[in-house]
Amino acid sequence: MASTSALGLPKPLALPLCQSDLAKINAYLSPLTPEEILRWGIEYLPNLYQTTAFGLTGLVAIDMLSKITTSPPPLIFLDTLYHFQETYELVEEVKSRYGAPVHVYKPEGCETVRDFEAKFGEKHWVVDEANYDFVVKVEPAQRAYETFHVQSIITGRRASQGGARASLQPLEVDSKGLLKLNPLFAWNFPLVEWYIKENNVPRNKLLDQGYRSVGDWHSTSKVAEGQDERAGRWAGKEKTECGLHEDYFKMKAKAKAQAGSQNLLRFSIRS
Ligand SMILES: Nc1ncnc2c1ncn2[C@@H]1O[C@H](COP(=O)(O)OS(=O)(=O)O)[C@@H](OP(=O)(O)O)[C@H]1O
Repeated sequence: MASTSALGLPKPLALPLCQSDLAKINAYLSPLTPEEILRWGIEYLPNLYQTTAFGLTGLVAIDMLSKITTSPPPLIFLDTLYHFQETYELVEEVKSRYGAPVHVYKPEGCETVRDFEAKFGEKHWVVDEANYDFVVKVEPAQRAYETFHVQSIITGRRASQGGARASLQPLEVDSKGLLKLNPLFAWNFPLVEWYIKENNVPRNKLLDQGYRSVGDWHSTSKVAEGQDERAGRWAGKEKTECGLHEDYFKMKAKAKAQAGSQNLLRFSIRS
């Protein structure tokens, strides 16, 4: 197998990455194991962080990284303020088990749900879903990336999760030029579960109660045996993504447009 150094790429990669280099890199990374992809990421990706909600896939990457390097990429956790208590407990467990620094980013100007509701009102996810996604995930992520001059991240997405992820590649470049490495892009749910058990990796206690993918408590439900692993996320809705991995500029425009129409609606109700 050719090595990436044979592709003539500098270490770390020079940005912006052109489409032909991206295609070459993905052809190189595609047959590799997650550990090999992570090793490559550590060597080649500039200012690398791991963005994680401590889902099973991200936890596998955290565990693998702890065995590959003594200085794993720092973690970024976007605290929407609406995570389950079990998720917050898992964050603490991961911190003490792996000792990795976790940078927690919350909606701007909000420390607590009370602050959030004072700013956006109750059930903002019902009133204005696009704006909710923007203020709890998209904006805090950008703030974190700008603060630390992040140029590359590791994500916990997999192609087998389907939907927009079905054609996921090992490496992507987003609309802001951020490099996204998806080391487990080719793994399926049973393989991820197997790794977690085999390596005694800490996991969300909700997984023992019938949950398979865990996000905010108000949009996450249990799934029945045989159902898709993400069927419990925004169940009954067409929505399958929180916006974090969508085009930043489109998400910002959508949040503004929807906020505008909500204001109009409120205005027409009042008048
Ligand atoms: N809150 C938060 N903080 C930091 N990073 C996050 C967050 N939500 C999603 N992610 C990143 O997206 C990966 C997939 O998450 P999910 O499958 O839960 O879907 S979704 O993004 O919420 O739609 C997820 O993978 P994991 O590391 O397995 O959690 C992360 O890389």
